[in-house]
Amino acid sequence: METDLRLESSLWVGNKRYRAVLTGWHFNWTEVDKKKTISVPVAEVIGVEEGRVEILPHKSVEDKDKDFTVFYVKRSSNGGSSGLVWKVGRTQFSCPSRVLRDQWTKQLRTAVKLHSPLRPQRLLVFINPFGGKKKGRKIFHSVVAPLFELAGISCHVIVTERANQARDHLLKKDLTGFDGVVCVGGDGMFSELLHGLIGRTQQEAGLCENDPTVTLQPCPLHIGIIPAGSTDCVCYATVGVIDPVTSALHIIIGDSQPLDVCSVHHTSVLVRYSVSLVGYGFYGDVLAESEKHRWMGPLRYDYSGAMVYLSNRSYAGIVQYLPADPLLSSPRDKTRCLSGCSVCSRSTERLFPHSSDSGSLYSANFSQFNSDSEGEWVRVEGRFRCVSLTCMSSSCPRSPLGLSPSAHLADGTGDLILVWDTHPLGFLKFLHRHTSTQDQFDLPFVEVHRVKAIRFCLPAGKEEDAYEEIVEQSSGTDEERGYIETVSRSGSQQRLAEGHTGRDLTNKQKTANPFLCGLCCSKSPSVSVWNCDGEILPFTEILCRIHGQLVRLYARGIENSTAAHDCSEEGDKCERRCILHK
Ligand SMILES: CCCCCCCCCCCCC/C=C/[C@@H](O)[C@H](COP(=O)(O)O)NC(=O)CCCCCCCCCCCCCCC
Ligand SMILES: Nc1ncnc2c1ncn2[C@@H]1O[C@H](COP(=O)(O)OP(=O)(O)O)[C@@H](O)[C@H]1O
Ligand SMILES: [Ca+2]
Repeated sequence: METDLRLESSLWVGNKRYRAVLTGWHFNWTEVDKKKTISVPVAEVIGVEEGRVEILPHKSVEDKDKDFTVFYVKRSSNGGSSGLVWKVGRTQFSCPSRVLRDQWTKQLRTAVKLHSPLRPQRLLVFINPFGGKKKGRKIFHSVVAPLFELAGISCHVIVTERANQARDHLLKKDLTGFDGVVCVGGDGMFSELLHGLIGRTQQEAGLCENDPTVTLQPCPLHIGIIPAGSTDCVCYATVGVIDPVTSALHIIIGDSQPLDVCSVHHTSVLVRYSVSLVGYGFYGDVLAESEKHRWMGPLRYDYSGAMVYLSNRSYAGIVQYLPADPLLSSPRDKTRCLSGCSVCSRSTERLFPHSSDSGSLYSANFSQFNSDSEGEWVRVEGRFRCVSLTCMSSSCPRSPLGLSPSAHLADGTGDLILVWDTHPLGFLKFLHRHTSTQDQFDLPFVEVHRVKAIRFCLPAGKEEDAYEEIVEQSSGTDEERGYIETVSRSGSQQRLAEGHTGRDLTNKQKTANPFLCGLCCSKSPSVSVWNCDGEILPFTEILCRIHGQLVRLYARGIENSTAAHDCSEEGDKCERRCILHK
């Protein structure tokens, strides 16, 4: 196959003569009598067009029938982010004959198809016009759509008119013909796609999402994220930069990054899924406070963070966790999960053992949860500043290495971070270390554990106190008190069936919920709320379980200059198992 695709000839770029070679894996061109070669992996070719073509407007500016233009991924300096920014490179070639030109375009297109089989042809795109700085529509139409057009991708675009529209669409509407789903927005929009796709896949597989011991079916459709939100943590942690062009190019070339997902259950009901943060205490309070200041845009988190920090709270709780196998990796091993991560690759083989193609999505039919190799549940009780669980590093522009810098995107585990009650300056030190390379776990009041599952509950007696507190502090009407009773005591099933979680609360309901007006209460509350990827959960007692590689994104993990080596090896010879050769 490789030899069939090989093509070599002289080509001109401008008035200089080049020797061009297509080897199957790479397209290289070297100026005659000079040493410097430009080498583009075929998998990173965006498009090949006859003539001399511009990106915008996407049309041939001169009808030269011996010319062709190649568009490809070009890496540029990262402006301080952890990953690399991708831009569109373009080179116009002239051939000695039209026959040779047709041969080049045909061979290049065939090679591209062969070496990047996951490239989408048709995408379903949801734009949240209100996310982040409200630029979603503009970003899509002016930056992303022209690139998709260049790559021959057709899109069905839906600008959302309400929260949960994207989730409901994915749960109910016909999705035939789509290769992937894209959101233009923030972590909340990504979360809608996540819930829609996971829910739809389990429905079709006849699996019960409420049962935390069930092995869920991985989703067949890939998810693309065009960042246009406030935190953009999922994009930053899987791509390494917040840049719509970079993300669009990862979608175009059909990159594939599996991602662990955490299911959160209350009693015997699924509450939500999370990929970044399930956090009680500080992060829960920051989210609850920030909902009141949505008008501030992304700054609301910094303002609310400062307010909540100054309110100096800690909360009693019981945490139980099921440790992951310590021989595989550790949250303190100072490694980073980068593109082509070997810990994640080994996990793919462990999670999908019957698959000949280690990346197959359809063979996860053994239970990781009930396996006895993981050991026993561990129980701790005390007062915490915060309890956080994250399936990945959760890096974002605010914290470039994230909540847990050595966490892995796709190893089937999460990191549990326990911050015990401490003096305010100690806690500030902990928070501040998130903004630098200093180790936030190297503090006497902080613990971190790599886990498969966790449980959280209030200490005996507090449960009843919490309930009393909710009703007592509520200044609402009987109807509002009824709502609180429903969410805090018995009605989880019914509420969840109706799709009620934090962001769905009406203003009236929010006023009735003392968690959400915590800062205006004189008495410091004894319970916090859970922040689940930016959604407030109306339950304190939860069970979380990590599902290894449940979804796949159009991404490849964070590339740094070494991970993105200029691979000149072919097939199995590539020692670093770069993305081309996995
Ligand atoms: C002193 C500086 C401290 C900086 C601490 C930074 C910690 C950052 C951790 C970020 C974790 C991100 C997890 C992702 C969560 C998102 O899913 C979720 C939803 O995002 P969306 O609105 O885009 O849809 N975002 C969030 O829940 C936001 C959490 C952000 C917390 C930021 C806290 C800032 C704290 C500032 C403290 C300042 C103390 C000042 C003392 C005088
Ligand atoms: N048209 C809409 N009107 C109101 N809310 C919406 C709409 N579309 C999506 N949402 C909701 O807005 C929330 C925030 O969206 P997101 O794109 O994450 O922005 P941000 O990062 O600024 O929070 C999400 O939870 C999503 O469900
Ligand atoms: Ca993980």
